[in-house]
Amino acid sequence: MSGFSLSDLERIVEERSKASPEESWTAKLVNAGQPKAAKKLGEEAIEAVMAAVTGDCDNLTYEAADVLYHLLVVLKIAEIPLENVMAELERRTAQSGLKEKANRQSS
Ligand SMILES: N=c1c2ncn([C@@H]3O[C@H](COP(=O)(O)OP(=O)(O)OP(=O)(O)O)[C@@H](O)[C@H]3O)c2ncn1[C@@H]1O[C@H](COP(=O)(O)O)[C@@H](O)[C@H]1O
Repeated sequence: MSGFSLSDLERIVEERSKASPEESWTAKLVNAGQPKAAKKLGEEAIEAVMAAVTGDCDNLTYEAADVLYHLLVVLKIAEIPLENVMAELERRTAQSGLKEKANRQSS
């Protein structure tokens, strides 16, 4: 199993965001701004959806990596630490997704 984590990738994104846009895709996206970075995230998400729907597991693995990386770039631009997203996910472990949806719909 890989010991590489999303936190490791978040650190790389932070570091590379300060590099020259000529040398770094991360820096290029960060410099281009959120509309461009978010659009790229959307494109990668659609590619992942297509791989999932067609049952192309190798491609889904590849596209999922693209999605996670581009999501971290979008979070970096929005100045949202991955830790905040993980805290939200941890908060959600307190109840099932179906119960949460039912509670929202009855309020
Ligand atoms: N994980 C990634 C990563 N995933 C995808 N990409 C880049 O995202 C870009 C996506 O652009 P495209 O849509 O044109 O690529 P594509 O989807 O393969 O192309 P199509 O098939 O859609 O045409 C490509 O340049 C990929 O190389 C990434 N670029 C960087 N990283 C990480 O960030 C680090 C720093 O990278 P730089 O910032 O480029 O130094 C790297 O060492 C990696 O750890």
